[in-house]
Amino acid sequence: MAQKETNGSNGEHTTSRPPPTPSPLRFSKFFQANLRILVTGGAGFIGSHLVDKLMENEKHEVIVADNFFTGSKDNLKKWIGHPRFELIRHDVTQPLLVEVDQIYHLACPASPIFYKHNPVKTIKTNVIGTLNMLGLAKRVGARILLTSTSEVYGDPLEHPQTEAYWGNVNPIGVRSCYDEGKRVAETLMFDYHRQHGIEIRIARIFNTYGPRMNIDDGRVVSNFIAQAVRGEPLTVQKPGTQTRSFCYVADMVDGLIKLMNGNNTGPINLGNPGEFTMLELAENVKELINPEVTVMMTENTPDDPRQRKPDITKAKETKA
Ligand SMILES: NC(=O)c1ccc[n+]([C@@H]2O[C@H](COP(=O)([O-])OP(=O)(O)OC[C@H]3O[C@@H](n4cnc5c(N)ncnc54)[C@H](O)[C@@H]3O)[C@@H](O)[C@H]2O)c1
Ligand SMILES: O=c1ccn([C@@H]2O[C@H](COP(=O)(O)OP(=O)(O)O[C@H]3OC[C@@H](O)[C@H](O)[C@H]3O)[C@@H](O)[C@H]2O)c(=O)[nH]1
Repeated sequence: MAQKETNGSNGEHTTSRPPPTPSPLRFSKFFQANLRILVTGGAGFIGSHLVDKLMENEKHEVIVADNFFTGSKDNLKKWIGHPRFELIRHDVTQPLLVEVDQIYHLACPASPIFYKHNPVKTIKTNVIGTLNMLGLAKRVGARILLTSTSEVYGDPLEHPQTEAYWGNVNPIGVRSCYDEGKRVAETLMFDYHRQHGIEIRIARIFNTYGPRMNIDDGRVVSNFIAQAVRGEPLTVQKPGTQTRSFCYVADMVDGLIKLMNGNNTGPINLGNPGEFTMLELAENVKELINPEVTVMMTENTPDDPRQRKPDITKAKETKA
């Protein structure tokens, strides 16, 4: 069969086979909504904001599958019992049988202290979980979006990071279950796309913050704010000159929905290029919340990336 060709290693619009036709069950008499959307990890921080936005559209029916490892039903309480909403306790390392048109595949612990807690489970979630969701996408002819991460660039030697950069990742370090796991997940996405014609989208998400981050989940924004509110020292991990670029969650959700509904497979960087050192961030939080608190330098963890800033040229050019 004649196929559209790839235009390079980033795979924009790559297709080697036509996409499978949607499952006939999709059109059953029980089907009410125009689009039935599965959100894995939808009880988590970004996932629950994504669900809020998707539910605003009355033509959407939303199914969340989550094992509640880092997420919570509380994040979705306003939708529980809604006729267009369904919440399933499900671990993505097990196959899932549902009839859907789109899959936002977010399920994976994101905070380093949680993804390092059970690294074997984290890599299973990334690899087996993504395989299962791709299997589902193939069976029902759904489009699938993976939330990959800036961590695929590792401790980057190019700055800012473009999608063309292949990264500098330690394959055997304590972060590998997450960053190598996401790299394999991206590989699986492209292999299913080329081999089976699955419609894929890959977002490489940079550090995101906002309401519903777990207060004690270890990420720097929630840590500093919680510490400032409690009047405790702000724990800046050494050397403090490492940088991150922080994006507000509502902007991230807009980006994810645009990517899903646009024509570009990605990978696409999603984030805010405003870059801070962790010392600068601590000073900002101190100034805004509690000028009395002190800043305390603490030991860092292995392989902490020294710099991170997205080049978002591609995201800006992408038409929704
Ligand atoms: N927040 C960020 O800054 C950031 C940055 C880059 C990438 N991401 C990616 O975005 C996604 C969401 O991140 P988040 O910040 O909302 O994290 P989160 O930890 O708040 O949410 C993850 C959700 O996935 C669920 N989950 C974990 N393992 C699961 C499994 N095996 N089966 C089913 N559900 C499972 C959790 O219970 C939780 O509800 C993740 O894929 C993460 O890798 C986030
Ligand atoms: O209390 C703290 C916590 C963290 N930090 C520093 O703040 C920086 C950011 O750390 P975070 O734990 O918030 O997040 P990281 O950037 O390491 O990983 C993050 O980015 C990519 C995503 O995929 C992950 O989900 C996310 O956790 C690191 O340099 C860390 O050393 C502190 O200085 N103090």
